[in-house]
Formats: sequence, C-alpha cells, structure tokens
Amino acid sequence: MRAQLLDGRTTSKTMLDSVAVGAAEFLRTRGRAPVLATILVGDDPASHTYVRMKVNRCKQVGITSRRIDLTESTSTGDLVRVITELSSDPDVDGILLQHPVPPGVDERAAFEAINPAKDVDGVTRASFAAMAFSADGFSSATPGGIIALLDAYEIPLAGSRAVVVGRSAILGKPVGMLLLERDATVTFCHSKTGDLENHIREADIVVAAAGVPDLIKGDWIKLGAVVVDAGYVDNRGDVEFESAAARSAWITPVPGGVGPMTIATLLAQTLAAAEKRTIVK
Ligand SMILES: NC(=O)C1=CN([C@@H]2O[C@H](COP(=O)(O)OP(=O)(O)OC[C@H]3O[C@@H](n4cnc5c(N)ncnc54)[C@H](OP(=O)(O)O)[C@@H]3O)[C@@H](O)[C@H]2O)C=CC1
Ligand SMILES: Nc1nc(=O)c2c([nH]1)NC[C@@H]1CN(c3ccc(C(=O)N[C@@H](CCC(=O)O)C(=O)O)cc3)C=[N+]21
Repeated sequence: MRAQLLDGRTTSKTMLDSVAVGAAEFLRTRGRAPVLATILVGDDPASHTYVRMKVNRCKQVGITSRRIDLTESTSTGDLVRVITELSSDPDVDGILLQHPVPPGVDERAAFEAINPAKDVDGVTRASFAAMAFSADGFSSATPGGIIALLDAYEIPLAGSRAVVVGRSAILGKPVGMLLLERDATVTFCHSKTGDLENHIREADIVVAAAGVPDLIKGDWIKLGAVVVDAGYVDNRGDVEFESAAARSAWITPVPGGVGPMTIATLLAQTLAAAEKRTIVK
C-alpha cells in the first residue's frame, strides 16, 4: 500500500474531546446538559445499531439523549406531530430522524418538520440552502464530517477535480455543495451515469456514496488521488480498498473512516445548537 490513511477514528476522537469540554462548560453555565432527541421509526436492525452508537457517544461526551422509538406502522401525520412537538420543546436542542423511514412514510415531510435551529443532522431544505450558499446553518452530518476529515489532513480542495458518486439528499448532494463552496470542480455521478469509470479516472478527489460494495475498482483511481469512501453496507465500502490504496495518496478505511466523523459532527453540532439557543444564566 502506498496511500496514507485518513483516520476517522483518531480525528473524531479529537473532535469529541473538545465537545466533551464544551458540554461540561454548558452544564456549568446553564445548569443542564445539551439534549439530542433521536427518532427511529420501525425495526430495521442496522438503523437500531446506528442509533445505539449515537446514543452511546452522547453519554460519553456529556450530551443527554432522548430516544423516541416509533412502530413500523407510524403514519406521516403522527411522525410530523412528534417532530413538531420536539421542534418547539424548549428543553430539546437537536433532533435526529434516522433515515430511512418505512415505505409509505413521507420522509421529506418529516425532515421539514424539524426546526432548522435544531437540525443538527442537516437534513432540512433550510440547512441544504445554508450549505449551498455558505450561510449560517448546520451541515449534513456525513458531508460535514467528510470535510472536517479532509481539513484535518490539510488536503487542498480549491481547484481540484472532485467526483461524487451518489446524489442522495443527506449525502451525495450536500457533500458536492460543500466541495463546490471550497472551490473544487465538482461532478456528480449516479445510477444513470454511463461512464463512471472515465469520471473516476479524472478525479483528484473521489467521494464514494452509492452503497454498492466494490463499485469503484482500484485500478480506476488516478495516481496520487484522495479517496473518501462513505459507502457502508455490511461493513464494506464502495471502493476496492487494497487496489485503490496502491494508487491513491490518501484513503479512508471502512470502518474507521467516514462513519466516526459522522457521529462526531452530529454531536459537535448539537453542542453548537444548544449554545446558540440558550443564554448564560
Ligand atoms: N458512514 C456514514 O456515516 C454514512 C454512510 N452512509 C452510507 O452511504 C451509502 C449511500 O447512502 P445514501 O446516500 O443514504 O443512499 P441512497 O440509496 O439514498 O443513495 C445512493 C446513491 O448512489 C447512487 N447509485 C446507486 N447505484 C449506483 C451505481 N451503480 N453507480 C453510480 N451511482 C449509483 C444512486 O443513484 P440514483 O440517484 O440515480 O438512484 C443514489 O444517488 C450507503 O452505503 C450508506 O449506508 C450513509 C449515511 C452515513
Ligand atoms: N438521518 C440520518 N443521518 C445519518 O447520519 C444516518 C442516517 N440517517 N441513517 C443511516 C446512516 C448510517 N450512518 C452511520 C453512522 C456512523 C457509522 C459508524 O460510526 N461506523 C463505524 C463502525 C461502527 C461499527 O460497526 O462498529 C465506522 O465506520 O468505523 C456508520 C454509519 C449514519 N447515518
């Protein structure tokens, strides 16, 4: 292997240490800990695991989590009502609705019920617009975590050719916007892209976010490129790791790359939301 690792575990640990310091200071000055509400609809085992990881991390850094689990048969109306209540609850600082929701539930409607001031997972249209215009607001957690990881290793973005594989509302599209705001030349690829290989071959930075294990072959990677693999299916990424690591300059491992950065960003934004919403007594 010739690539160096973009180590999300170490980088997220540094971020979480600083969140813990901020949360302790918040508790001292406001008399309560920051609060993150997590909402899980249905019983997808992977989603349960992710929410449990987020709740555990909250505990470790001194953020209180309020966990709300709803049944598979929850209607859009019921979910929107629950989120609307949390949105106006003065004791809640951040709201995370775990994606995906069961088929039949309107996920966009549910996301839009989140008060943008509490949208610490960055899923509302307001947050997307803030990312696209470099305005005040929260980044989508995974895209924000990816940029924080690239910054931690001082990877230059301006003028680079970035290829994003995937265009979902919580990952592909917003990460492309953040890269564009940092002056990268951004190309989006998706399931209708006919010549994925040719795009990847030109890329200085590849952000893989398709959820198709080994979709991107190692020998497509340009020599010296930076590879960020956000794919996460049964602990496997979208990029063939060994052969990609032989050609790239920097690469994220899966696990241990983007995943831990997602959670650290979520918690850092929860602290920031709490600080913004409250005044020191
Ligand atoms: N590590 C982390 O913190 C996180 C990891 N993830 C992981 O990232 C991956 C993507 O998640 P998410 O964005 O929610 O997934 P979605 O399923 O919502 O989106 C997948 C995207 O990939 C595109 N795509 C699918 N197949 C191909 C293909 N063969 N070639 C090119 N593009 C393709 C789709 O294109 P089209 O739009 O045309 O359908 C779509 O835009 C998943 O593995 C998920 O588990 C997600 C969130 C956080
Ligand atoms: N609204 C919403 N926001 C999300 O951010 C969101 C979501 N929905 N739905 C599902 C995906 C998935 N996701 C992960 C977060 C952390 C790890 C993570 O920390 N993984 C560890 C490994 C953990 C382990 O399996 O031991 C790692 O990559 O090293 C993985 C995946 C967030 N998601």
